[in-house]
Amino acid sequence: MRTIRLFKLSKGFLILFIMAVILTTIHQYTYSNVPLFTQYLIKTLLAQPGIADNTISVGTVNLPSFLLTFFQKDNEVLNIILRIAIALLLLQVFRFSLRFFEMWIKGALLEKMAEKLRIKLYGHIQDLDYEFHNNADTGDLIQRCTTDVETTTTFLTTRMLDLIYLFVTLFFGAYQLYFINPTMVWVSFSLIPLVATSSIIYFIKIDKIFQNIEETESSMMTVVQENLSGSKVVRAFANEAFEVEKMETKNREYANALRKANSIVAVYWGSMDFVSITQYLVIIAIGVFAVQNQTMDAAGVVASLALVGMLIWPVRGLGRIINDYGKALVASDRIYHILEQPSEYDNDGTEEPKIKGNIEFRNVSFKFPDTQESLLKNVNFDIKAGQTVAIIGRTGSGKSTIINMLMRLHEYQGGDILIDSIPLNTISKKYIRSQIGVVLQDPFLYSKTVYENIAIAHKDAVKDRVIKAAEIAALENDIRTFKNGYETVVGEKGTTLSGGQKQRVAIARVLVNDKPILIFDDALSAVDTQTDLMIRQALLAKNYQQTTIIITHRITTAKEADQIIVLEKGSIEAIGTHEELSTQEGLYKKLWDIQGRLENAFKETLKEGDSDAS
Ligand SMILES: Nc1ncnc2c1ncn2[C@@H]1O[C@H](COP(=O)(O)OP(=O)(O)OP(=O)(O)O)[C@@H](O)[C@H]1O
Repeated sequence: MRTIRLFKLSKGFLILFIMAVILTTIHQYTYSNVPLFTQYLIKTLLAQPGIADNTISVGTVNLPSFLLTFFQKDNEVLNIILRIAIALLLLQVFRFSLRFFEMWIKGALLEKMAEKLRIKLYGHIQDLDYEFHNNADTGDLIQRCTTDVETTTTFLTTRMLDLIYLFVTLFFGAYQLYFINPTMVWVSFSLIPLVATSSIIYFIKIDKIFQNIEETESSMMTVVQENLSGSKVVRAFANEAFEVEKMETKNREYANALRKANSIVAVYWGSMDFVSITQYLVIIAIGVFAVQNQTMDAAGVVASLALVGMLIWPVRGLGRIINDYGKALVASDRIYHILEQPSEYDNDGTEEPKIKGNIEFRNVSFKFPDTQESLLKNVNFDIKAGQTVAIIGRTGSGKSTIINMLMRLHEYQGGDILIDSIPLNTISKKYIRSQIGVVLQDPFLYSKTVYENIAIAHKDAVKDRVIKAAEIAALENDIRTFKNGYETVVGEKGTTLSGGQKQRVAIARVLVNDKPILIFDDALSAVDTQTDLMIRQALLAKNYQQTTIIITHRITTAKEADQIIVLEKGSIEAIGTHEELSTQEGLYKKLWDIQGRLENAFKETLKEGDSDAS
């Protein structure tokens, strides 16, 4: 079953594979003729010209008849040798050309299959839901898309062709040897069961060990990946020694698993070498014995020794094929583990209505699959198109979850969400996401220029539009201070931006596109209150008529919204304007009393500072 699944991954490459098999077959047949040239040559040298007609009788050699006719056209030994040399040279040139095409097709087969599988896997990972990505190990996923794909496709192409090569070589080696001395064929074949049995024992042992290698390598990759992405945190906590120790443990586990595999590999190859050499010695003994009994001549012994090589050496490769078969089974299981995850688009909606931006939550409830209690309980609210709404609440109260549901990253289990009176779950996921512009608290910037980062979701964005978006996001002044302005490279390989600058690039990025719904998920947390105000005023001045949802912990950010939704432990505690909520007992009033007082004190301090200075 696992094997069938493994081979299914090679679908679509049969023609290339058959072409490679045909080339291997022709190549190995021509190769099996090479020792016969030597046999013919020695026979010619040893033959005595006939007394009556001066002809040279060479006897039987299993070469193609057209070659024999070509050689026998001459009676001069030297001329025959010249003919043999010319024919051998032409044969080698032909073999070289075959080998070239064979290698080229093998390479193409491997690369094309790996490319197709990588794209299939990567494409499927894109289609997996938010929950999957939340729980996935990035290092492990990378390994599945790279090493596992390589292991699987190398087996399906290179190793499978090695197997064909093995059988074809055995067949032609045995076929040619049979004409020289059949006993040698039976003796050579008698040792094959021993080699095959050892290979099977080896495979059973190595399969589990390779599984362990894959697992330990994957957990080591995860440690490396986490450490590199979290290098700032590691340094901030002076945790380098602990991280190195963690890596050492994982590295040791991986090295131990490899060492275990290596010792089994060494035992296998050592014993295979021993069997092969024994086989060679037996064949030499049979040859010597046959010459003594005059059932074979010296030319036959020389040719048979070369041909026996065709029966002995390829069988040793069986171990590697079986070895890689074990690895490929494990790797393909890991690939299927991803491919068999249901796509988030399996239960998608089909509607793609023009969105105005009215949002209604009707008794919506939601529970994460791995939790006992519902997070959101009977959530009800109405947002009219073009309104600005703030959602405020304690940390963990479910604010981001509401937004994630709106983007269909999570599916609600109870109630209904309506967009312009259309049930959200009937609208296509990709479509609704394309209609919502989201800025997250910790936005991701690509290793590209500031300009490219702003224009990323709008490939045809004109420069004016990008600059306008940067102005609204209060980013223009910062960009002017960068050495290369908009062409400054940011992200992993470029200039490090501050948290607030990153957030503002992300805001500008969203503003470049005119989306009917805008969401700021704590997206102004890293900018100061004044910049926050500037951005919000610029947004209002732009008068996009977009529905804007602002999630925030900062009352001053929320207070100018058309309505404020106060969320408490997954339920709506209150909805109203700042004027209504700041006088009403509850969480909002409490927060306003604390934050408002602090803000006023702060403003007073600033004023005092100004008057002192003047
Ligand atoms: N995938 C998940 N599985 C289980 N629980 C989750 C998952 N994602 C979030 N939670 C939990 O759900 C709760 C609400 O999370 P959410 O991110 O919506 O809160 P929030 O109000 O936006 O918080 P904050 O203000 O801190 O961003 C939290 O207790 C969080 O731990």
